[in-house]
Amino acid sequence: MLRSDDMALQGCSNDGAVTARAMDLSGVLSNGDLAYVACVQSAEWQSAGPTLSSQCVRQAEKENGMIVNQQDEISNRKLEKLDYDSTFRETFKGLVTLPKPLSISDLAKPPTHGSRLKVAYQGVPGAYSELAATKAYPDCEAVPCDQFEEAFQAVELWLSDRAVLPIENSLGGSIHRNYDLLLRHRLHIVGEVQIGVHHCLLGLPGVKKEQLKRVISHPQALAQCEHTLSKLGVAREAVDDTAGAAQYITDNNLHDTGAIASARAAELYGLDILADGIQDDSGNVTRFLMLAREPIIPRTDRPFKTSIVFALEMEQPGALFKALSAFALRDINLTKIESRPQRNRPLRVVDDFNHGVAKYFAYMFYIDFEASMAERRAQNALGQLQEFAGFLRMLGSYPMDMTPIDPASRSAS
Ligand SMILES: O=C(O)C(=O)C[C@]1(C(=O)O)C=C[C@@H](O)C=C1
Repeated sequence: MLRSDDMALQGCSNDGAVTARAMDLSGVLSNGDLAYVACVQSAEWQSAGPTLSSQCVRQAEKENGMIVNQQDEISNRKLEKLDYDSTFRETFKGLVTLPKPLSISDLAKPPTHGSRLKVAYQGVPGAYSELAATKAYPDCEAVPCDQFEEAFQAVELWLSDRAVLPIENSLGGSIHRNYDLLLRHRLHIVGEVQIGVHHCLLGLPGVKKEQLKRVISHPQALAQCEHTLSKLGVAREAVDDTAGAAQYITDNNLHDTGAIASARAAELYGLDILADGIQDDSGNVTRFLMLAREPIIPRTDRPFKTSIVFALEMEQPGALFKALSAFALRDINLTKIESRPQRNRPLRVVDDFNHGVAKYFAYMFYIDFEASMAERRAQNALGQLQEFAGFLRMLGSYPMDMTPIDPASRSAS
Protein backbone atom coordinates (compact mmCIF):
# COMPACT_ATOMS: atom_id res chain seq x y z
CA MET A 1 0.00 0.00 0.00
CA LEU A 2 1.30 3.49 -0.80
CA ARG A 3 2.27 5.90 1.91
CA SER A 4 1.20 9.51 1.64
CA ASP A 5 4.65 10.73 0.57
CA ASP A 6 4.91 8.02 -2.07
CA MET A 7 1.55 9.14 -3.41
CA ALA A 8 2.70 12.72 -3.58
CA LEU A 9 5.87 11.76 -5.43
CA GLN A 10 3.92 9.69 -7.89
CA GLY A 11 1.47 12.48 -8.62
CA CYS A 12 4.24 14.96 -9.15
CA SER A 13 6.44 12.87 -11.37
CA ASN A 14 3.65 13.01 -13.98
CA ASP A 15 3.78 16.77 -14.01
CA GLY A 16 5.95 17.95 -16.92
CA ALA A 17 6.17 21.51 -15.65
CA VAL A 18 7.53 20.42 -12.35
CA THR A 19 10.17 18.24 -13.93
CA ALA A 20 11.18 21.04 -16.27
CA ARG A 21 11.53 23.49 -13.42
CA ALA A 22 13.52 21.05 -11.41
CA MET A 23 15.84 20.60 -14.36
CA ASP A 24 16.29 24.36 -14.74
CA LEU A 25 17.16 24.55 -11.13
CA SER A 26 19.61 21.72 -11.47
CA GLY A 27 21.42 23.74 -14.13
CA VAL A 28 22.00 26.54 -11.66
CA LEU A 29 22.76 24.53 -8.60
CA SER A 30 24.23 21.26 -9.57
CA ASN A 31 27.76 21.79 -10.85
CA GLY A 32 28.10 18.06 -10.78
CA ASP A 33 26.33 17.60 -7.49
CA LEU A 34 23.58 15.18 -8.34
CA ALA A 35 22.72 14.38 -4.78
CA TYR A 36 21.88 17.93 -3.91
CA VAL A 37 19.83 18.46 -7.05
CA ALA A 38 17.85 15.35 -6.23
CA CYS A 39 17.10 16.89 -2.90
CA VAL A 40 16.00 20.23 -4.42
CA GLN A 41 13.91 18.38 -6.98
CA SER A 42 12.10 16.63 -4.23
CA ALA A 43 11.29 20.07 -2.83
CA GLU A 44 9.93 21.11 -6.17
CA TRP A 45 7.27 18.47 -6.26
CA GLN A 46 6.06 19.64 -2.92
CA SER A 47 6.05 23.30 -3.85
CA ALA A 48 4.75 23.00 -7.37
CA GLY A 49 1.60 25.05 -6.91
CA PRO A 50 -1.95 24.82 -5.69
CA THR A 51 -3.25 22.07 -7.93
CA LEU A 52 -0.54 19.60 -7.22
CA SER A 53 -0.24 20.37 -3.57
CA SER A 54 -3.95 20.24 -2.93
CA GLN A 55 -4.06 16.99 -4.85
CA CYS A 56 -1.46 15.60 -2.49
CA VAL A 57 -3.39 16.85 0.50
CA ARG A 58 -6.61 15.37 -0.78
CA GLN A 59 -4.93 12.08 -1.47
CA ALA A 60 -3.44 12.07 1.99
CA GLU A 61 -6.81 12.96 3.48
CA LYS A 62 -8.52 10.16 1.55
CA GLU A 63 -5.87 7.68 2.51
CA ASN A 64 -5.69 8.83 6.07
CA GLY A 65 -7.34 5.74 7.47
CA MET A 66 -4.96 3.50 5.59
CA ILE A 67 -1.93 5.39 6.80
CA VAL A 68 -3.00 5.04 10.38
CA ASN A 69 -3.54 1.30 10.03
CA GLN A 70 -0.33 0.82 8.18
CA GLN A 71 2.07 2.59 10.53
CA ASP A 72 2.45 0.00 13.22
CA GLU A 73 4.12 2.28 15.73
CA ILE A 74 1.65 5.14 15.48
CA SER A 75 -1.15 5.39 17.92
CA ASN A 76 -4.55 6.54 16.77
CA ARG A 77 -4.82 8.68 19.86
CA LYS A 78 -2.50 11.36 18.57
CA LEU A 79 -4.14 11.49 15.15
CA GLU A 80 -7.45 12.22 16.79
CA LYS A 81 -5.81 14.90 18.92
CA LEU A 82 -4.63 16.84 15.89
CA ASP A 83 -8.13 17.23 14.44
CA TYR A 84 -7.52 16.38 10.82
CA ASP A 85 -10.60 17.82 9.24
CA SER A 86 -10.28 21.39 10.36
CA THR A 87 -6.54 21.43 9.83
CA PHE A 88 -6.78 20.11 6.30
CA ARG A 89 -9.45 22.70 5.49
CA GLU A 90 -7.11 25.40 6.79
CA THR A 91 -4.19 24.04 4.82
CA PHE A 92 -6.17 23.78 1.61
CA LYS A 93 -7.34 27.38 1.94
CA GLY A 94 -3.74 28.62 2.25
CA LEU A 95 -2.44 26.59 -0.65
CA VAL A 96 -4.48 28.50 -3.22
CA THR A 97 -2.37 31.60 -2.68
CA LEU A 98 1.03 29.99 -2.21
CA PRO A 99 3.91 31.96 -3.70
CA LYS A 100 6.07 29.07 -4.77
CA PRO A 101 9.53 29.76 -6.17
CA LEU A 102 12.38 28.90 -3.85
CA SER A 103 14.52 31.92 -3.11
CA ILE A 104 18.05 32.45 -1.88
CA SER A 105 16.70 34.09 1.28
CA ASP A 106 14.54 31.10 2.05
CA LEU A 107 16.21 30.23 5.33
CA ALA A 108 13.16 30.00 7.53
CA LYS A 109 10.02 30.25 5.47
CA PRO A 110 7.04 31.72 7.27
CA PRO A 111 3.93 29.54 7.34
CA THR A 112 1.94 29.58 4.16
CA HIS A 113 -1.47 29.44 5.81
CA GLY A 114 -1.20 32.89 7.37
CA SER A 115 -1.17 31.75 11.00
CA ARG A 116 1.68 31.13 13.45
CA LEU A 117 4.29 28.58 12.47
CA LYS A 118 3.22 25.20 13.83
CA VAL A 119 6.12 23.15 15.16
CA ALA A 120 5.63 19.49 16.08
CA TYR A 121 7.63 18.01 18.94
CA GLN A 122 7.51 14.75 20.86
CA GLY A 123 6.14 14.96 24.37
CA VAL A 124 3.72 17.14 26.30
CA PRO A 125 4.12 20.79 27.41
CA GLY A 126 7.13 21.11 29.69
CA ALA A 127 9.23 18.60 27.70
CA TYR A 128 12.73 19.70 26.69
CA SER A 129 11.69 19.24 23.09
CA GLU A 130 9.06 21.95 23.54
CA LEU A 131 11.80 24.25 24.83
CA ALA A 132 13.94 23.38 21.80
CA ALA A 133 11.00 24.10 19.47
CA THR A 134 10.52 27.55 20.96
CA LYS A 135 14.25 28.28 20.89
CA ALA A 136 14.34 27.30 17.21
CA TYR A 137 11.17 29.19 16.30
CA PRO A 138 10.48 31.77 19.03
CA ASP A 139 6.93 32.77 18.01
CA CYS A 140 5.78 29.31 17.03
CA GLU A 141 2.79 27.31 18.16
CA ALA A 142 4.38 24.15 19.60
CA VAL A 143 2.33 21.04 18.68
CA PRO A 144 2.72 18.08 21.09
CA CYS A 145 2.98 14.58 19.56
CA ASP A 146 2.95 11.21 21.31
CA GLN A 147 5.81 9.67 19.36
CA PHE A 148 8.69 10.84 17.16
CA GLU A 149 7.10 9.26 14.10
CA GLU A 150 3.95 11.28 14.59
CA ALA A 151 5.96 14.49 14.53
CA PHE A 152 7.38 13.42 11.14
CA GLN A 153 3.88 12.62 9.92
CA ALA A 154 2.43 15.86 11.21
CA VAL A 155 4.78 17.75 8.88
CA GLU A 156 4.33 15.38 5.95
CA LEU A 157 0.55 15.67 6.19
CA TRP A 158 0.67 19.50 6.46
CA LEU A 159 -0.66 19.46 10.01
CA SER A 160 2.54 21.19 11.13
CA ASP A 161 5.05 23.36 9.31
CA ARG A 162 8.16 22.05 11.06
CA ALA A 163 9.26 19.35 13.50
CA VAL A 164 11.99 19.75 16.10
CA LEU A 165 13.40 16.42 17.30
CA PRO A 166 16.35 15.38 19.50
CA ILE A 167 19.18 13.65 17.67
CA GLU A 168 22.01 13.37 20.21
CA ASN A 169 22.87 14.16 23.80
CA SER A 170 26.28 14.82 25.31
CA LEU A 171 25.76 12.17 28.03
CA GLY A 172 23.30 9.66 26.55
CA GLY A 173 24.61 9.66 22.96
CA SER A 174 22.57 9.32 19.79
CA ILE A 175 18.78 9.08 19.61
CA HIS A 176 18.83 6.10 17.23
CA ARG A 177 15.12 6.13 16.58
CA ASN A 178 15.34 9.54 14.94
CA TYR A 179 18.26 8.49 12.75
CA ASP A 180 16.14 5.62 11.45
CA LEU A 181 13.12 7.86 10.94
CA LEU A 182 15.15 10.40 8.96
CA LEU A 183 15.77 7.67 6.42
CA ARG A 184 12.23 6.31 6.37
CA HIS A 185 10.63 9.73 5.87
CA ARG A 186 11.24 12.42 3.29
CA LEU A 187 11.68 15.51 5.43
CA HIS A 188 14.70 17.79 5.10
CA ILE A 189 16.93 19.08 7.87
CA VAL A 190 16.69 22.88 7.80
CA GLY A 191 18.48 23.75 11.04
CA GLU A 192 19.83 22.59 14.36
CA VAL A 193 19.42 23.89 17.88
CA GLN A 194 21.23 22.90 21.06
CA ILE A 195 19.93 23.35 24.57
CA GLY A 196 21.38 22.80 28.02
CA VAL A 197 19.31 20.12 29.77
CA HIS A 198 18.94 20.76 33.48
CA HIS A 199 17.09 17.90 35.16
CA CYS A 200 15.11 18.10 38.40
CA LEU A 201 13.71 15.31 40.56
CA LEU A 202 10.00 16.03 41.03
CA GLY A 203 7.45 14.63 43.49
CA LEU A 204 4.01 15.42 44.84
CA PRO A 205 3.91 18.34 47.30
CA GLY A 206 5.09 17.22 50.75
CA VAL A 207 6.83 14.05 49.53
CA LYS A 208 10.52 13.62 50.54
CA LYS A 209 12.96 12.03 48.13
CA GLU A 210 13.73 9.29 50.69
CA GLN A 211 10.09 8.14 50.39
CA LEU A 212 10.41 7.43 46.67
CA LYS A 213 10.35 3.79 45.55
CA ARG A 214 10.61 4.43 41.82
CA VAL A 215 11.52 7.20 39.41
CA ILE A 216 9.96 7.51 35.97
CA SER A 217 11.14 9.50 32.96
CA HIS A 218 12.25 9.40 29.34
CA PRO A 219 14.98 6.73 28.91
CA GLN A 220 17.52 9.39 27.89
CA ALA A 221 16.77 11.43 31.01
CA LEU A 222 17.13 8.30 33.22
CA ALA A 223 20.49 7.59 31.55
CA GLN A 224 21.63 11.17 32.07
CA CYS A 225 20.94 10.95 35.84
CA GLU A 226 22.53 7.55 36.45
CA HIS A 227 24.59 8.63 39.50
CA THR A 228 21.68 10.26 41.34
CA LEU A 229 19.40 7.32 40.70
CA SER A 230 21.99 4.80 41.90
CA LYS A 231 22.48 6.81 45.09
CA LEU A 232 18.73 6.92 45.69
CA GLY A 233 18.49 3.17 45.11
CA VAL A 234 15.10 3.42 43.43
CA ALA A 235 13.55 1.42 40.60
CA ARG A 236 13.58 3.16 37.21
CA GLU A 237 10.81 3.10 34.68
CA ALA A 238 10.89 4.50 31.18
CA VAL A 239 8.00 6.54 29.81
CA ASP A 240 7.53 8.54 26.59
CA ASP A 241 8.79 11.91 27.80
CA THR A 242 9.97 13.76 30.89
CA ALA A 243 7.02 16.12 31.26
CA GLY A 244 4.61 13.23 30.61
CA ALA A 245 6.17 11.49 33.62
CA ALA A 246 5.45 14.54 35.79
CA GLN A 247 1.88 14.71 34.51
CA TYR A 248 1.38 10.99 35.22
CA ILE A 249 2.39 11.40 38.87
CA THR A 250 -0.06 14.25 39.35
CA ASP A 251 -2.90 12.56 37.49
CA ASN A 252 -2.52 9.36 39.54
CA ASN A 253 -1.59 10.99 42.86
CA LEU A 254 1.50 8.76 43.23
CA HIS A 255 3.26 9.45 46.54
CA ASP A 256 5.97 6.82 46.09
CA THR A 257 6.99 7.89 42.58
CA GLY A 258 9.28 10.66 41.39
CA ALA A 259 9.84 12.07 37.89
CA ILE A 260 12.93 13.43 36.20
CA ALA A 261 11.82 16.50 34.30
CA SER A 262 12.27 20.25 33.91
CA ALA A 263 11.42 22.96 36.44
CA ARG A 264 8.76 24.11 33.98
CA ALA A 265 7.14 20.66 34.18
CA ALA A 266 7.06 20.99 38.00
CA GLU A 267 5.23 24.28 37.60
CA LEU A 268 2.79 23.01 34.96
CA TYR A 269 1.81 19.85 36.84
CA GLY A 270 1.93 21.18 40.41
CA LEU A 271 4.90 19.14 41.67
CA ASP A 272 7.71 20.02 44.10
CA ILE A 273 11.36 20.09 43.06
CA LEU A 274 12.98 17.54 45.41
CA ALA A 275 16.46 17.87 43.88
CA ASP A 276 17.84 20.27 41.31
CA GLY A 277 20.51 19.76 38.63
CA ILE A 278 20.66 15.97 39.03
CA GLN A 279 22.21 15.20 35.61
CA ASP A 280 25.58 13.41 35.83
CA ASP A 281 27.37 16.30 34.20
CA SER A 282 26.42 19.95 34.55
CA GLY A 283 27.19 20.59 30.88
CA ASN A 284 24.42 18.29 29.68
CA VAL A 285 23.48 19.34 26.16
CA THR A 286 20.96 17.92 23.68
CA ARG A 287 21.14 18.70 19.97
CA PHE A 288 17.85 18.91 18.10
CA LEU A 289 17.18 18.96 14.36
CA MET A 290 14.65 21.23 12.68
CA LEU A 291 12.79 19.41 9.89
CA ALA A 292 10.64 20.71 7.04
CA ARG A 293 8.95 19.48 3.88
CA GLU A 294 11.29 21.57 1.74
CA PRO A 295 15.04 22.04 1.97
CA ILE A 296 16.61 25.47 2.30
CA ILE A 297 18.98 26.88 -0.26
CA PRO A 298 22.50 26.59 1.17
CA ARG A 299 24.58 29.74 1.61
CA THR A 300 28.22 30.61 2.19
CA ASP A 301 27.88 33.79 4.24
CA ARG A 302 27.53 31.96 7.54
CA PRO A 303 28.70 28.61 8.98
CA PHE A 304 26.75 25.72 7.52
CA LYS A 305 26.62 22.04 8.31
CA THR A 306 25.53 19.30 5.89
CA SER A 307 24.06 15.92 6.84
CA ILE A 308 24.09 12.91 4.53
CA VAL A 309 23.49 9.18 4.79
CA PHE A 310 25.20 6.58 2.63
CA ALA A 311 25.89 2.87 2.30
CA LEU A 312 29.15 1.53 0.89
CA GLU A 313 29.06 -0.06 -2.53
CA MET A 314 31.71 -2.67 -1.64
CA GLU A 315 32.57 -3.74 1.86
CA GLN A 316 36.30 -4.43 1.71
CA PRO A 317 39.34 -3.43 3.73
CA GLY A 318 39.70 0.36 3.86
CA ALA A 319 36.40 1.06 2.07
CA LEU A 320 35.05 3.41 4.74
CA PHE A 321 38.47 5.05 5.12
CA LYS A 322 38.61 5.69 1.36
CA ALA A 323 35.04 7.00 1.29
CA LEU A 324 35.70 9.45 4.12
CA SER A 325 39.00 10.60 2.63
CA ALA A 326 36.80 12.64 0.25
CA PHE A 327 36.28 15.03 3.17
CA ALA A 328 39.78 14.89 4.72
CA LEU A 329 41.41 15.70 1.35
CA ARG A 330 39.38 18.89 1.16
CA ASP A 331 39.89 19.92 4.78
CA ILE A 332 36.24 19.38 5.56
CA ASN A 333 35.64 18.67 9.22
CA LEU A 334 33.35 15.76 10.08
CA THR A 335 31.37 16.63 13.21
CA LYS A 336 29.44 13.38 13.60
CA ILE A 337 29.45 9.83 12.30
CA GLU A 338 26.77 7.31 13.19
CA SER A 339 26.18 3.86 11.80
CA ARG A 340 22.84 2.08 11.81
CA PRO A 341 21.89 -1.38 10.56
CA GLN A 342 20.49 -1.54 7.04
CA ARG A 343 16.98 -2.80 7.64
CA ASN A 344 16.41 -4.02 4.10
CA ARG A 345 19.73 -5.89 3.98
CA PRO A 346 20.64 -6.67 7.58
CA LEU A 347 23.12 -9.45 6.84
CA ARG A 348 25.64 -10.15 4.07
CA VAL A 349 26.47 -13.83 3.93
CA VAL A 350 29.69 -14.97 2.25
CA ASP A 351 30.56 -18.63 1.65
CA ASP A 352 34.12 -19.53 2.46
CA PHE A 353 34.31 -23.14 1.34
CA ASN A 354 37.28 -23.90 3.54
CA HIS A 355 35.94 -22.44 6.75
CA GLY A 356 32.15 -22.14 6.49
CA VAL A 357 29.87 -19.13 6.14
CA ALA A 358 30.90 -15.61 7.19
CA LYS A 359 28.10 -13.27 8.21
CA TYR A 360 28.57 -9.50 8.06
CA PHE A 361 26.18 -6.84 9.28
CA ALA A 362 25.41 -4.14 6.71
CA TYR A 363 25.33 -0.50 7.77
CA MET A 364 24.06 2.92 6.82
CA PHE A 365 26.53 5.68 7.68
CA TYR A 366 25.19 9.05 8.75
CA ILE A 367 27.71 11.88 8.44
CA ASP A 368 27.54 15.54 9.48
CA PHE A 369 30.23 17.75 8.02
CA GLU A 370 31.09 21.40 8.44
CA ALA A 371 30.52 22.89 4.98
CA SER A 372 27.67 24.25 2.91
CA MET A 373 26.49 22.51 -0.23
CA ALA A 374 26.93 25.89 -1.91
CA GLU A 375 30.70 25.36 -1.60
CA ARG A 376 32.51 23.71 -4.48
CA ARG A 377 34.66 21.64 -2.09
CA ALA A 378 31.52 20.07 -0.55
CA GLN A 379 30.05 19.32 -4.00
CA ASN A 380 33.33 17.73 -5.09
CA ALA A 381 33.59 15.73 -1.86
CA LEU A 382 30.14 14.26 -2.47
CA GLY A 383 31.07 13.57 -6.08
CA GLN A 384 34.04 11.54 -4.87
CA LEU A 385 32.05 9.84 -2.13
CA GLN A 386 29.57 8.68 -4.76
CA GLU A 387 32.30 6.49 -6.27
CA PHE A 388 32.29 4.41 -3.09
CA ALA A 389 28.62 4.61 -2.19
CA GLY A 390 25.94 2.24 -3.43
CA PHE A 391 23.41 4.58 -1.84
CA LEU A 392 23.71 8.28 -0.97
CA ARG A 393 21.04 10.68 0.25
CA MET A 394 21.27 14.33 1.19
CA LEU A 395 19.44 14.98 4.45
CA GLY A 396 20.03 18.73 4.52
CA SER A 397 22.48 21.62 4.38
CA TYR A 398 21.65 24.11 7.11
CA PRO A 399 23.02 26.89 9.33
CA MET A 400 24.98 25.72 12.37
CA ASP A 401 23.63 26.70 15.77
CA MET A 402 26.18 29.32 16.84
CA THR A 403 24.21 30.63 19.84
CA PRO A 404 25.72 30.13 23.31
CA ILE A 405 24.35 27.16 25.22
CA ASP A 406 22.23 28.16 28.19
CA PRO A 407 24.62 27.14 30.97
CA ALA A 408 22.39 24.28 32.15
CA SER A 409 20.36 26.95 33.83
CA ARG A 410 16.81 26.35 34.89
CA SER A 411 15.93 27.83 31.53
CA ALA A 412 13.40 25.09 31.05
CA SER A 413 11.23 27.01 33.46
O1 LIG B 1 11.35 13.92 27.27
C1 LIG B 1 11.67 15.04 26.94
O2 LIG B 1 11.48 16.05 27.63
C2 LIG B 1 12.33 15.23 25.65
O3 LIG B 1 12.28 16.29 25.11
C3 LIG B 1 13.08 14.08 25.07
C4 LIG B 1 14.57 14.11 25.38
C5 LIG B 1 15.30 13.07 24.48
O4 LIG B 1 14.71 12.39 23.67
O5 LIG B 1 16.53 13.01 24.59
C6 LIG B 1 15.13 15.42 25.06
C7 LIG B 1 16.10 15.99 25.78
C8 LIG B 1 16.67 15.33 26.97
O6 LIG B 1 17.91 14.84 26.54
C9 LIG B 1 15.84 14.21 27.46
C10 LIG B 1 14.83 13.71 26.74
